[in-house]
Parts: sequence; structure tokens; C-alpha cells
Amino acid sequence: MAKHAKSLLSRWSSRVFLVEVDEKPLYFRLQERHGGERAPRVFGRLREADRCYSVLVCSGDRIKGAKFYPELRNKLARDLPPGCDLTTMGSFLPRVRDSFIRGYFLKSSVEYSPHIERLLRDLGRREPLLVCSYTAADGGGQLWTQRLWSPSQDETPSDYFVVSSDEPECHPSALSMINNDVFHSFEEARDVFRKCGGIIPEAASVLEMLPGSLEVCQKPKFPVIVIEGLDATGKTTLTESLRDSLGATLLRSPPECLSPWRALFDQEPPLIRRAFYALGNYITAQQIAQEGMKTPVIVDRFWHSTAAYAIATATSGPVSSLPQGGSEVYGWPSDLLQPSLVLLLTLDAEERKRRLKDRGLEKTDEEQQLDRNQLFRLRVEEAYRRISGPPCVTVDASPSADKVLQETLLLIRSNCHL
Ligand SMILES: Nc1ncnc2c1ncn2[C@@H]1O[C@H](COP(=O)(O)OP(=O)(O)O)[C@@H](O)[C@H]1O
Ligand SMILES: Nc1ccn([C@@H]2O[C@H](COP(=O)(O)OP(=O)(O)O)[C@@H](O)[C@H]2O)c(=O)n1
Repeated sequence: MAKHAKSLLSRWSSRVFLVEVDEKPLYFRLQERHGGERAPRVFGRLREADRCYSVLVCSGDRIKGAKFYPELRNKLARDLPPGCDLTTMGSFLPRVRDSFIRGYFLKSSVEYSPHIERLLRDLGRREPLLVCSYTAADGGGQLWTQRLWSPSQDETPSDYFVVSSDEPECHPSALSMINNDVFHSFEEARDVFRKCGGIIPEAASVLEMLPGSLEVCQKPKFPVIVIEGLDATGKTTLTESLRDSLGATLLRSPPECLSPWRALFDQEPPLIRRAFYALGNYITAQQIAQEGMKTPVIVDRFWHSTAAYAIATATSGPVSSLPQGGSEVYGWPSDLLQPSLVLLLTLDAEERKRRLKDRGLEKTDEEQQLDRNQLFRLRVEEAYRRISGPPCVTVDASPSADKVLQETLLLIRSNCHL
């Protein structure tokens, strides 16, 4: 059995599982004997004739695992029998760092079991998977058991009853966020790109754009002001006006030199996509360090965008599912230049939609999700506010463009020496 899968089995009975139903995570855990607890909510409405499966990706190679996870969804969606329900799930060891693994939860009628089990076995030959089946253990459908299959039967832990588990303090993906979703160092992000060179040839071109090492740059002489906010809050409009008003240099992250590859890496799974944006920030940081010796610098998006979208995407549900304020995941990378001031543009959802419509440009998938998914938008906004490091001031972006500019100039003058 694959080494990584084996280590996951060693504490199998302590694992907690979550199934995402309509953006809401429902939790359950395992128990050897049943003490009369109610069935976990995810099994609550099932019938005895239903059969469920969990399929968890447990590849030892995190690049391969990250690539396989979305591929697995496509394959399942294509090859599962009609009427089979497919949703995302995960499993973790409470409070154990890097213990979170992702997968899918399937629900189907028992008559399709042979077909599904054959399909899952085939998929498990491609990449290591941990597959469990869930069966009703009583006539009323109140008791459910989990049976774990593994490539080698003698290593398989026994069957367990599944029982509801309390919600953890925040979404358990937080256990594995650092250096998978949110990169806290240049070297960690570069390492991902070095390792994916064999699968994605364009990774080499991105690596060529990077500084060989991060020289300790001198602090820029002039103020560095980052403008942040969701799409269509007015960043482009404001940054261009600030450049003209302050005689500043305007930079952006990701930098222009990465634009040929942005669309490609936007299609990649979070591990690779986030590493791409993290590396973009380091290139922009170098440009800031140079230009900031000559003029003030205005930056359109920087680290806040990279971290806030990453954290909000890795979690699900309401704002309360985000890692708590003060968590290390919100920390500013110690090797990344800190701007003098970050201004976060905020706009109510309706006005933002109106501006988006007027502008009529194509949006990234993530930006489209902001429109469809109110909870996702709230998580991004809250994650923005929780990021620590340089001072971050919220600016109401709903007045006219000129009023927003005047307000911003006042803030810059009172916070930076200009
Ligand atoms: N303060 C404002 N009031 C009204 N419309 C604005 C304002 N600022 C920007 N816009 C318009 O809203 C749209 C989105 O602005 P833009 O600067 O492109 O946002 P972003 O760069 O944040 O995506 C554009 O059509 C722009 O002309
Ligand atoms: N510094 C940055 C900039 C963008 N991004 C990502 O890029 C997306 C937004 O980019 P965009 O080009 O639509 O933004 P606008 O500047 O057009 O508003 C977000 O989904 C972020 O995930 C990032 O991660 N880090």
C-alpha cells in the first residue's frame, strides 16, 4: 500500500469527516460501538436502499494529488450512473496540522453499487485513493456504518458506526492552508513551480522571470500604497488617478511580465494557481523596491488579494468558518516587502454588480463566483480585513470617482510622509 495512505490509516478512527451540502459542511466521526446517537445529518434523509461512498485523494506527491482532485470530479461526473449525487468532502484529525485531505461523497441507489465500486477501483489504480462505503445498519435507516476498503484487505481497519460530530472552531481546511493555499515564503512557492515543471512546461518560463534569490532590498525612500478590493470596486480608476495626482509609478500584481501565462495558471488547481500569484507578488516587490527609490508607488492588488481569495476558496459556508482573526494564516510573509499603506475599497453588492455590468469585461471564474455566491464574497471581504502586516484602511468606494480620489489623497497624506 502507498506509504502515505498507510500513514493515514494509522489514526483512522480519530478522523473527522465533513460533507459539503449546499456550501454547508456537515461533520461526522467514527465510533466502534453505537451508543444510541442520532444518525449524522448527512445520512438523515437517506433510505435503506441508498448507498454512499467517500473517495479521498491520498497521493503522497502533492502536485499529482492536486492535479488529480479536479480530474477525479470530472471522471466521476462523467462515469457515475444517472441520479447519483456527487458533492465535495474532506477528512482531518482535529488540531493536527496538514491532516486535511479532500475528496468526494457519492450517494446512489444500492442497485448501482457494483458499477460504482468497479469505477472507484479503476480510479484508485491511477492515483492512491481511500474509499469507504456507508451502509444502513438497521431497518429504520438511523444507524449507518463506514467500511473502509484499501488496496490490501489485511490492513483495513474494522467497520465503524458513524455519528455526528461537533463543528470545529473553523473550517478544517485551515489545518493545511499554509504553503498549500497561502504561501508564506518565496522558496515554498518557487518549490511548487520547480516540481511541476515536468507536468506543466510553462512553469519553466515563470521560473525564468524570478529573481535568483531574494536580496535584502533597502526600504523604498518613497511611500508605497496598495489599492485592494473586489473586482469592479474602482481600483483601476483610482490607481490611475493617484498615479497622475502624486506623480507616482503604477505597478500591479501579477506583473505584466507574467500575463502570457496567467490564463493558463488560472485553470490549475489551487496549489499551483496560488503559487503563481504568490510568485507574482515577489516580482512586483522587486519592481516596487526599485521604483520606490525614485517616486511614490501605487500598486493595484498585492498580497491581500492573493491571500484573501485563497483562504475564502479553501473554506466554505459563512464567515464564521474562516480561520479565526489572529490565526497565523493571515500573517504577512516575512520575506515579502511591506507597503506603507493598504487601502481597501468597499462597495455594496448591488452597486458593484451595476459597475460590473456597465464595464462588461470578461471575468475570471473566481470573479463570477463572487457574483453567484454571496457567502464566498463575504468570506473574501472578511479575510481581507483580517490580514495583518501593513496598516490597512477601508475606503467607501460608492461616492463619485473624484470624491473617492480626494478621500484617498487625504488618507495617504495623513498616513504617509508625502
Ligand atoms: N467611484 C466610482 N463611481 C462610479 N463608477 C465608477 C467609480 N469608480 C469606477 N467606476 C466604474 O466602475 C467600473 C469598474 O471600475 P474599475 O476601476 O475597472 O474597477 P476594478 O479595477 O476594481 O475592477 C468601471 O466601468 C469604472 O468606470
Ligand atoms: N495579487 C493578486 C492579484 C490577483 N489574484 C487573483 O486574481 C483574481 C482577480 O484578478 P482580476 O484580474 O479579476 O482583478 P481585477 O484587477 O481585474 O479586479 C482573484 O481571483 C485572485 O485570485 C491574486 O491571487 N493575487
